[in-house]
Amino acid sequence: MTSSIQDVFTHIENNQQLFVKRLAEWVSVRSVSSQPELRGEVLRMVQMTAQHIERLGGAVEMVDIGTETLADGSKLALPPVILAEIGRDPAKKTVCVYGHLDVQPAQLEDGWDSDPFTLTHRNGKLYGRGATDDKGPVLSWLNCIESFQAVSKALPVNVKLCLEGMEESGSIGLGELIAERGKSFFGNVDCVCISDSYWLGTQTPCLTFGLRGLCYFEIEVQCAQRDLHSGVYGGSVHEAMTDLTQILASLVDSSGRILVPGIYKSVKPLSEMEAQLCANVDFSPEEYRLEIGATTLQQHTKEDILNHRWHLPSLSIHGIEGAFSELGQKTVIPSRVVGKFSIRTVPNMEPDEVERQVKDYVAQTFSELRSPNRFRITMPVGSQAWVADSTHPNYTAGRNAMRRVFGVEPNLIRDGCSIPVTLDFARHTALNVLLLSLGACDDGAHSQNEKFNLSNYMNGMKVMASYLEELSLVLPKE
Ligand SMILES: Cn1cncc1C[C@H](N)C(=O)O
Ligand code: BAL
Ligand SMILES: [Zn+2]
Ligand SMILES: [Zn+2]
Repeated sequence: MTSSIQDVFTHIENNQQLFVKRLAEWVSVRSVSSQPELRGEVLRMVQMTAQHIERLGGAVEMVDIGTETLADGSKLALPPVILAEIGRDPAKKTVCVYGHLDVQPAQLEDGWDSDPFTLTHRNGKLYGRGATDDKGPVLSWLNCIESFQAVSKALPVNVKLCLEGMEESGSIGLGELIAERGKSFFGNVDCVCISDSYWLGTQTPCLTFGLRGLCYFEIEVQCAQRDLHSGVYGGSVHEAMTDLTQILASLVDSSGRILVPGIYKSVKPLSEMEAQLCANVDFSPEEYRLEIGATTLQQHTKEDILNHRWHLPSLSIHGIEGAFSELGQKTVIPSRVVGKFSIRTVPNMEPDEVERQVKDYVAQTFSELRSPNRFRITMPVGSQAWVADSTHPNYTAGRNAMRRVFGVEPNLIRDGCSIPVTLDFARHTALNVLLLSLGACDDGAHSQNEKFNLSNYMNGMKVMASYLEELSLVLPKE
């Protein structure tokens, strides 16, 4: 008797402990791509994943994508990209699953309740850096495939995997690889699925069809050759921090309006359909405010909040490299500081135009300070927004899978975060990309106490299994 999808579901349910143990092992790897000293850990995470795929019978290629040049001019090897395939049946359709194995930085002192790299199960939530972004979802794909194999049910479609270790650093090198393999590895792919996004709330599942882009800026100011005693030298030096804080303060006002001249001129006007979407989705401004612990939000209606998160640019100031930020009272004038901020871009904004507008404005602001200090601004990462065709059968398969597992109609939403590879697929292939969102809105990706609900982890694997089966049914036959 052939096994059914229900047998796959049952296997998933029966192996919860094993799947949680595996996630703990993945979370324990400090694969932080933005910290050069942890590059070896990113490599280890990629190698661990490749071996896991091979144990599933997958054919794995570890593609060398070269090196990156660090701020000091030194070169650092980029982690290889995994291109793998499980199933090569020419009679079946093929889906490519993308995910990332690197994570954002984290340390207990940031305010975590437990070690960020020790998966901690509390009240049905699995706490750890990367649990939801994106190790949990990537591991879910592998557990899902294993569950088909365990009940001797053939995969309904062939599965290819494209897994990288630099997404949290802008996916350096991945775009070139997709361009190079667009007709070979990706040539027989019918659609793409990415699970690296979150629901609008904690109950209603979502499919995501649009993201904002990201332009990341670094402003360097230097006032001396070494840090200086603020008592001995204060009052006689044009301090770098004074220049930098005035520049940062000139970028955005307290209402969140970006002050860079012309930054809004290319923003696409809100369409009636987009306004309707904001009105129709299941989203509670009050739950959102409480969940993030904000006293008040900058907007007050559901429509206005979502419009600002999805369809309008935002500017966030992230930090100052070289500035003192430890406990205690260090009384030093930092000789060199680097201010870091980013602009989330939306449709019709072009990164090149944003770069020009920001650099012109910041240079003008700096010149008005009449400062003798050394000044430099760079934009290491720049990407546009991304919007998919949500009428594609790929979205039908995702919708059917969500409905089957959760018993409710998923919401179709956009998100304000950025996943560079979506643009690479749009630029170099004609493939439809579905964001099969598995995380809940309160997962805290990039934040302290990032978590992945055990129920989202387990149900997510069932959604993936069902999605693979739905794809085999809805993708048009040749
Ligand atoms: C750093 N970066 C550049 N593009 C995307 C990222 C990281 C992450 N996906 C974000 O939305 O913030
Ligand atoms: N998870 C959404 C894109 C990123 O932050 O990795
Ligand atoms: Zn992610
Ligand atoms: Zn992330």
